[in-house]
Amino acid sequence: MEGIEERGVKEVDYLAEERAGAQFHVHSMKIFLAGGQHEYEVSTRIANLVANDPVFAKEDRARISRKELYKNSLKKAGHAWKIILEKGLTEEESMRMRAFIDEPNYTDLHWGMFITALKGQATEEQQHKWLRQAYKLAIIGCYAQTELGHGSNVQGLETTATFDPSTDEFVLNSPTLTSTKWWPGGLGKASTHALVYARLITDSQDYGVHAFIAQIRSLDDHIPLPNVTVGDIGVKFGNGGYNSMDNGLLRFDHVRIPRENMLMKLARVTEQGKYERSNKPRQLGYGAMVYIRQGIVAEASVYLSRAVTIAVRYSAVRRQFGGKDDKAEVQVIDYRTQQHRLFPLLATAYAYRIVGFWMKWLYADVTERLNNNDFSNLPEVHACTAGLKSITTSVTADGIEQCRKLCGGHGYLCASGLPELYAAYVPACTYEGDNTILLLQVARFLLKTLTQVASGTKPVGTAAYLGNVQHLTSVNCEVSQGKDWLNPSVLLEAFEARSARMAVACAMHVAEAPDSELAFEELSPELVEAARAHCQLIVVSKFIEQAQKDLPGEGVKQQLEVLCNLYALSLLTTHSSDFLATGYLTGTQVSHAKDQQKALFSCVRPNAVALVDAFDHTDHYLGSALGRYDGDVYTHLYKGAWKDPLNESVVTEGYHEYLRPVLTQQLWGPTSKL
Ligand SMILES: CCCCCCCC/C=C\CCCCCCCCCCC/C=C/C(=O)SCCNC(=O)CCNC(=O)[C@H](O)C(C)(C)COP(=O)(O)OP(=O)(O)OC[C@H]1O[C@@H](n2cnc3c(N)ncnc32)[C@H](O)[C@@H]1OP(=O)(O)O
Ligand SMILES: Cc1cc2nc3c(=O)[nH]c(=O)nc-3n(C[C@H](O)[C@H](O)[C@H](O)COP(=O)(O)OP(=O)(O)OC[C@H]3O[C@@H](n4cnc5c(N)ncnc54)[C@H](O)[C@@H]3O)c2cc1C
Repeated sequence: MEGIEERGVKEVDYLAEERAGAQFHVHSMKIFLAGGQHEYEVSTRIANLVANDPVFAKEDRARISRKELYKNSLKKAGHAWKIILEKGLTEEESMRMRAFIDEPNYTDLHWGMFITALKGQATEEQQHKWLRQAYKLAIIGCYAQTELGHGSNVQGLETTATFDPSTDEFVLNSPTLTSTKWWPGGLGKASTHALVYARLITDSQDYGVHAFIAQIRSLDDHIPLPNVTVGDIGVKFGNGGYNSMDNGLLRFDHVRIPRENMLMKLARVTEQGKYERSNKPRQLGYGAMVYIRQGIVAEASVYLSRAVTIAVRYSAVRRQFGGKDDKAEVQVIDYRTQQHRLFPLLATAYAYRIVGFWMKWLYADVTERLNNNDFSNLPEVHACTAGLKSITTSVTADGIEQCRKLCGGHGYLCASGLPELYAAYVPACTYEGDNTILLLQVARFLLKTLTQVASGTKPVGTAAYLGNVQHLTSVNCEVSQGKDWLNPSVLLEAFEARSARMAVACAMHVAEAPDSELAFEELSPELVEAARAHCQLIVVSKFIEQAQKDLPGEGVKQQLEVLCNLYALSLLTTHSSDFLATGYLTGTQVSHAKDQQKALFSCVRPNAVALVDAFDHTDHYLGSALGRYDGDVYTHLYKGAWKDPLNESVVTEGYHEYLRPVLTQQLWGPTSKL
């Protein structure tokens, strides 16, 4: 290393004192956060496997060209597949491996959406044919729904699939520029097949959007098939980030596919061209989106906790000001403003982990119900997955950016790991449904539920509190001192009352308007806020439920209680205008909440480093000089700088052509007026 002596990295632990001060059993918390002993063991084993394999190294991602990045991601995916086959990894282990490799690639869409959609929408016969090939990666599939002209409005898609009974085929066509498929991941360069969402036309009638399998590239030489135009859509936001993915464009010029390539579980077209629907809801065609949305919710905590781990560890190492009388300077984590920005994010990462576990349960539950032809809670599950996807991704993306700022100047360096984390994560606010569009779906669900309540139907699941709407819209909060806010039922009622009141206010507005669709549009900003309040209530209620359970490990339950209270009170104080405007809280009660929140910061402070250690992220996975486990930040920042290609030569390339002429005044000569 240039300029400083190499330190014995293994021996240092700049955070040892912090760790010694923890008031809970960290290993037990690790097991809780992993989802159980088995999950913890799988995660640890696979994280180490990935961290120790040089093919999965990722230091250079922000420096290399897009072409190199992409080729490297193909190499990593191929290598991962080889390991999966050689070691006979299970689905769970393979999924963990994909997560720790930490680089978006074509296999995400192949496994996450192509295969999921086939399972949900293909008949058994079709599954037999396509899934066998897909499971062994003999074909690579992508999910080609979004077009240049339409993404959110799925029913507005323009690609056509016109049935030709004379040949028993569908003719896929892209009739306009805006009908070009645009964005599908894995489509640009890797996929051999696409699940194409197109308008089904038979007997001159348009039956709306349905799914079709189309082969797009040759299985011999990967060349696009005749009349198929396919390519990558170009460089995306940020260095590295989502650029390892080949998001693609696709056009069909009257491409023929067999009739059997229409996924026919929910609807079919007969040889004669007759359209027949099954008695299942057509929304099951959106099943792959629901699956990925729940997965995105489950993953949000992972991303947020990575950023928070980096920011907490660095804030404990970083010192600024106050070093008088031989005292060490103050650790920036001790500044109240730092705690105010950072600790609610730490609590949120815990909250999202808990809601992620619950979301997985909800998805398993609805899958079982659907298999038994029980579609009753589909609207609620749609509202939950859409709404929680929306709030968790928005908060996580903003939280990563906040953590970058919390790391001061060094946070802006790619070596902090935070710029790339943000670039990779932020599209989650848009893909699988723009976050505003998704909250509007939740708002529609809330209005419908209130209408049903008015006609005597009892709401269930996450909407059950709306059955108590009369009480919630008339009761007053009874908090009279800060400590009252530590009572879970007080917190819960506050969130229920705020959400119910906001939803009811919107519902009354829409109901009284002569044109309800117009009123919905006029009121959409308020509806989005009401939907957000409902979703925040879901997270708060799941956290409270969990914090009340007994858990093994000294101090673990107490830490969860603190974080739960902090999460809820941080939301309450941030959105205090909602609580005040709905008349549920007084200004004094909000002040009590703020005081209590401050007291909670003091409970978190001695445990902060241990609480992020419990997420158990390896240094490889964090990819951050600031967030290293040993806290040896400065050595590794310094060392990292010398690895930069700009420092390969002492005198920079370009000196002779462009710098020297300036310095020696050969460009303008002595007559320059500057
Ligand atoms: C490294 C190598 C490793 C090797 C291998 C390892 C193995 C690894 C294994 C696994 C890896 C898996 C990893 C997965 C990782 C995944 C990464 C994620 C990548 C994500 C990429 C992104 C993909 C996409 O973006 S796909 C496109 C998504 N598009 C959208 O989301 C569009 C948004 N729009 C909509 O969803 C809808 O159109 C709408 C919701 C806006 C509805 O609009 P509307 O016009 O009202 O629609 P309509 O169709 O008429 O529907 C109305 C009624 O239907 C109800 N409804 C709507 N949606 C749903 C639904 N989903 N479910 C149920 N009901 C629904 C709606 O409420 C209306 O009901 P109502 O009662 O009539 O009011
Ligand atoms: C990284 C990435 C990967 C993707 N991968 C895939 C993939 O694999 N397969 C695939 O099919 N698609 C994919 N997509 C596409 C993605 O699903 C869409 O971009 C997304 O659904 C948003 O749709 P849109 O682009 O049409 O946005 P638009 O709907 O055009 O949104 C633009 C703005 O208009 C607002 N808006 C639109 N309609 C309304 C309304 N009714 N009321 C209020 N506001 C409104 C939105 O809130 C937003 O602010 C991907 C996108 C990205 C960024």
